[in-house]
This record gives sequence, structure tokens and C-alpha cells, in this order.
Amino acid sequence: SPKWEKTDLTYKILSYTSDLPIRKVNDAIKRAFRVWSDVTPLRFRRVYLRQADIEIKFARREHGDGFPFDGKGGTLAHAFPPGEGRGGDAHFDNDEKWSDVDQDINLFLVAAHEFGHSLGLDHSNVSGALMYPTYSYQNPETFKLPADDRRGIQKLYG
Ligand SMILES: CC(C)C[C@H](C(=O)NO)C(=O)N[C@@H](CC(=O)O)C(=O)NCc1ccccc1
Ligand SMILES: [Zn+2]
Repeated sequence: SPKWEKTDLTYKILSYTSDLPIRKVNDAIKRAFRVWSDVTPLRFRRVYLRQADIEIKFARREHGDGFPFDGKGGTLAHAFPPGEGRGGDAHFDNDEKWSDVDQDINLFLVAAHEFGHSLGLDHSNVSGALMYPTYSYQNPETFKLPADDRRGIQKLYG
């Protein structure tokens, strides 16, 4: 499966959700990247003007990549595997109610899952894994990367 051939990766946030203050979105995304940099040699740097490896945006319905979102519920977000251009990019469905506390959809957890895809991970069939196909809330304050996800990412970038 495709992987990045460099460890210093850049990301750029192109748009936001109106559900959360900008600083909370920035922080959730920063913490979601840290989930993966904590267990690999990967480093993530935010850029503001130049093109980035991983471009992040909130969008609804058709948003230019041929994979339209589906309104509230269902698909929450999607991300492209490593590569040039849209490779690595992560899109979040702006028809979801994004949150940083328990009710609604926790942005940190979804972003950590999407960035797993951005780095080359597929879905896991291990229940409880971050890369399991379906979202289930857990307290982000006490979040610890499950062993299956750690194994998966270290197989790619260990
Ligand atoms: C076929 C893809 C495009 C489905 C999409 C996904 O896996 N994105 O990475 C997605 O939004 N999946 C939903 C579940 C679903 O649509 O049935 C989800 O909860 N993804 C986010 C997620 C999953 C597990 C842990 C944390 C977040
Ligand atoms: Zn997924």
C-alpha cells in the first residue's frame, strides 16, 4: 500500500466548520496528527500559504473530488492515501455536527482516523481500533492509540 517517502509532512487547513471556534479546530487537528507522530518518525508542520502534502477542508455534498458527501449522518469524512496532488488530503462533512466534547461527532477522533488513511492505513477489522470502519465515541482526554493501529503504522513507518 502507498506510503510517504519522507517523514517531514506539511498540512494546510483550507476551510472550517461553524460548529466550533477556529482555535478548537486547529487544536483538534494538531492533536490528531500527534497521535501518529508519537509512535513514528513522522513530523507534521502546518503551513499557511504554500501547497501542503495534506490539505484539510470541511465541505458538504459535491466538493470537487467526485466523492460527494451525503448530508448529516452516514459518511462523516474521507481521506486519500499518500501521493501527489490530492493524495493525503482529508475532507470533513460540514453537514455533521462537529464537537470537542462527548455528544455529537468528536472532531479529534474522526481526524485521527482520517489521518490514518492519509498516511496509508486501511480500515482495521479489530473492534476498538481507531481504524475500525465505524465511529464510536471515547473520551479524547484519555485517548490512547490502540495496539492494532500502532502495529499498522509502525509496519509502514516504524
Ligand atoms: C467508505 C468511507 C468513505 C466511509 C467513511 C470513512 O471510513 N472515512 O475514513 C466514514 O465516514 N465512515 C463512517 C462510518 C460509516 O460511514 O459507516 C465513520 O464513522 N468514519 C469515521 C470514523 C470511523 C472510526 C473511528 C473514528 C472515526
Ligand atoms: Zn475510514
